[in-house]
Amino acid sequence: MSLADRVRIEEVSLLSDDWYVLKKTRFAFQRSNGEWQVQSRETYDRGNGATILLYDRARRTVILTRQFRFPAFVSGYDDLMIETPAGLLDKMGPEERIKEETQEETGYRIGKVEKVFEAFMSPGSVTERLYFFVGEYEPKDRISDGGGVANEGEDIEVMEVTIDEALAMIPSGEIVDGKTIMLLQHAALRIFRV
Ligand SMILES: Nc1nc2c(ncn2[C@@H]2O[C@H](COP(=O)(O)OP(=O)(O)O[C@H]3O[C@H](CO)[C@@H](O)[C@H](O)[C@@H]3O)[C@@H](O)[C@H]2O)c(=O)[nH]1
Ligand SMILES: [Mg+2]
Repeated sequence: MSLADRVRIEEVSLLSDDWYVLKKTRFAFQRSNGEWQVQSRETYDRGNGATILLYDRARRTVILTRQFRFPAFVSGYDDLMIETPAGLLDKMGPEERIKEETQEETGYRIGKVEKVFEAFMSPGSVTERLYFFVGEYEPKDRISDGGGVANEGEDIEVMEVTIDEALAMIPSGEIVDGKTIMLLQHAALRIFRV
């Protein structure tokens, strides 16, 4: 039995479709005791995304980005956000997209990437499924400055830090982005011995 057998959509209303899409849906859900219950939920749909940790095993370094994130700022975070490179898929496959996004944001051209897991980052409200990758880089792979697309408002700084420095930035509060914490912890467990 599929979960679809326990969900009956009754009404979908579009609340906003300016940049991304916010909908409100009324549906009936069959509870675990078999009874049907009507509920209403808002869903924010920005499509799916991909993110990557670039690592140099020999030099024990990783590449991170730093940029202004307005939603974090309005939530009281008064600093630029340190993150793994990431982008929305825009109808492309996750692997192809993350390579392109890596080059755009960091200037590194990466040949081979490895998908390590997928995760919903805010499953109670945001529809996005995020694809997580890791990939090896070397200093010679940097073919441009990166920085993102300025006319889209991107102003991305590229950081190269050691894995130990990056991991220490989690308890210190310098890294507060979920996907970045997940990939650094993956790297500590599976890529580097720390
Ligand atoms: N005009 C306008 N532009 C927007 C808006 N929201 C985002 N943008 C722009 O849309 C572009 C999206 O850039 P990407 O690099 O593709 O996505 P991202 O914002 O880095 O998102 C990645 O990180 C997110 C946060 O961790 C992830 O949620 C997402 O999956 C993705 O991986 C950026 O230029 C951003 O400024 C908006 O409401 N209005
Ligand atoms: Mg991005």
